[in-house]
Amino acid sequence: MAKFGKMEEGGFDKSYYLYQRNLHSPQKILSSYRRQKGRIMSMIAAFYGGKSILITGATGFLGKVLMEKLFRTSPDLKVIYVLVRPKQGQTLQQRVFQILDSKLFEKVKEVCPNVHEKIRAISADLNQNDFAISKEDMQELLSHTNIVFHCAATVRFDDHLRHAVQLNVTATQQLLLMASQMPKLEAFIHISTAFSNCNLKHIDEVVYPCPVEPKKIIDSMEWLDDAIIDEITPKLIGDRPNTYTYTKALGEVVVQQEGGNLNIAIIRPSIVGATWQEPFPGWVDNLNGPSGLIIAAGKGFLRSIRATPMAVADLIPADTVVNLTLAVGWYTAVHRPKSTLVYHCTSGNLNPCNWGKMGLQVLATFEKIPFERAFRRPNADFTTNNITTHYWNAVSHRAPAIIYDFYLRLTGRKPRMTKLMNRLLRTLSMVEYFINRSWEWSTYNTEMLMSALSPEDQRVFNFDVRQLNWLEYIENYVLGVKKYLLKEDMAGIPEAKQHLKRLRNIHYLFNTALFLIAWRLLIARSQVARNVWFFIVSFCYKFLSYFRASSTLNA
Ligand SMILES: CCCCCCCCCCCCCCCCCCCCCCCCCCCC(=O)SCCNC(=O)CCNC(=O)[C@H](O)C(C)(C)COP(=O)(O)OP(=O)(O)OC[C@H]1O[C@@H](n2cnc3c(N)ncnc32)[C@H](O)[C@@H]1OP(=O)(O)O
Ligand SMILES: NC(=O)C1=CN([C@@H]2O[C@H](COP(=O)(O)OP(=O)(O)OC[C@H]3O[C@@H](n4cnc5c(N)ncnc54)[C@H](OP(=O)(O)O)[C@@H]3O)[C@@H](O)[C@H]2O)C=CC1
Repeated sequence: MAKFGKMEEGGFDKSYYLYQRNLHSPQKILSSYRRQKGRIMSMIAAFYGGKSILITGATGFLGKVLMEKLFRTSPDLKVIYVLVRPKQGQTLQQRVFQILDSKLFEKVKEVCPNVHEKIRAISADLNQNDFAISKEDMQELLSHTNIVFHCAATVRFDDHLRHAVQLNVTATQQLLLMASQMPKLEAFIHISTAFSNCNLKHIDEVVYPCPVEPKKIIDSMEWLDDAIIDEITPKLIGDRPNTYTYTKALGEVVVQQEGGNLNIAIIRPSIVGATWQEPFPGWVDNLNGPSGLIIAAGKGFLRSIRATPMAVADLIPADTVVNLTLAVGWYTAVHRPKSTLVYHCTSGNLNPCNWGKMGLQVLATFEKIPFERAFRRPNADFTTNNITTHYWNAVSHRAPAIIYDFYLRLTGRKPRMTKLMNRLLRTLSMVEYFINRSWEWSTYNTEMLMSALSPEDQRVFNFDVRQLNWLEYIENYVLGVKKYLLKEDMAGIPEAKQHLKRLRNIHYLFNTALFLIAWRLLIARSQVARNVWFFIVSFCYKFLSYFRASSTLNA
């Protein structure tokens, strides 16, 4: 494979053009070249032109942003194959068209009006043998695919090991097998997570071995029953916090061991958050990572969270991950590195933000942009040890839920707050591991790639997280959660503010009533309390008499 000459600054690299010509028909390259001629061109965008791309997990959070960017920047790509399973009574086509018709794809429709024709939904379930793909579809995929982006995974922290292995390890192995039968394949990009080795403090861009070989784990899942798997799970995952991080680590080992002669790269994003810039700021569509907790805090359910304020909050915007992914796809196909390169897509070492700063900014944004119909006023705080966490969970989470459910019962409605609160507390216990520690991820490969891009590619496929302004990003994130997750209208903000004022008054009233009742009970039972009360009342009386007398004299 020819290596290319240094790219002309902001211009069109001739050697790249020649390379493209080897891969595609001359007419197509020529027309693409003509279209680009006369203006600065992104080589990465041009690379994806005319390509057949296979994406797993395209219906997921990251997959959607990836598809959107591909269509928007390379509208002349040939086809995107997406492996989709029917879900919630929707056919594959309905699922895919729903995505294409969403707000996320509004800009795509302008640059690629025939986007519906360029997407091909293939019925597939990654939990099944051969992904339950029909023979004809399989044939088409094998003979046409140029690039594979493997995003599908189970990201649940509490998944049963058998299921997590099936999706995050076995399915990866099967996809690699498929990829090895694709004669036109140029690159296979595997999306992992920066937390796959979260048992280490400093993590390099290398695949770390696992104590038990993935093949052995895959085999054992076939014959062990659930009870035994449950028993051995803690031993297998060792010092990792959950089956997710463990199976993602196994998945990487599989990629490295079974990649054969394929051109492979692994991308490890940290905590993927709402979009930063593209196609617009703040887009998010699921509750994973911080999003669910931002809702819980904004609606007033979440009042305390066990977190270390100074620990690094390694968030990375979804569009940054996608830009890096596309750049890696291009680099891997064109430069064909000799070994499998791992790219860290993290923010901590380049532009760190900590949970304290993030929490404060989230709360500050609620002041400006409150969520509608909050349960209580948003006012969360961090706890740092077990005792205070248990105390505040009891006082600020469980007790209000019980009181509210009692009120719901009294008014003939179905109680639901305790269940919701238990779910929140479960989620909190699962994320605690990640918000009380900091990690150092080296980003040598990612920085190397950044410097290998032309200025135009650095602009169009920007993954330089140093340019991120956290305060602005977090504000847009909260706004995005309100608009795209909660589907709340901005016109409702004045009413939401009114509602919060009412909640504040209720809060004051409730506290005053509680104090008076407690005081009354105390006076009834204790002589000391009665004496104190007598002292306070007589003091107030004297003060008022003095005040009245002096104002009469002045008059
Ligand atoms: C200095 C002083 C400062 C003081 C200021 C203090 C300010 C305080 C805070 C204010 C604001 C807070 C904002 C900051 C929050 C920081 C927290 C950040 C957490 C980050 C954690 C990330 C860890 C990163 C790890 C690696 C990253 C990855 O690689 S993968 C992506 C991450 N994966 C996930 O996030 C998946 C997590 N989810 C699960 O594992 C499961 O869903 C669950 C175990 C949480 C729940 O399982 P369960 O079976 O109970 O429920 P499920 O069937 O899944 O869903 C039921 C209903 O619950 C809804 N749901 C689902 N997920 C969530 C969620 N995360 N949060 C809330 N709700 C959730 C779901 O939609 C279902 O709803 P219904 O359909 O209506 O029933
Ligand atoms: N979100 C994050 O914070 C981070 C994510 N990552 C990684 O990024 C990748 C994408 O994550 P994200 O988009 O957030 O995850 P999502 O949960 O949003 O998406 C998961 C995708 O996998 C698909 N999938 C799951 N099971 C199957 C199956 N049996 N057959 C076919 N498809 C299936 C889902 O399809 P369906 O819609 O049918 O369920 C969905 O498209 C994952 O590999 C994850 O590990 C890494 C770091 C952080």
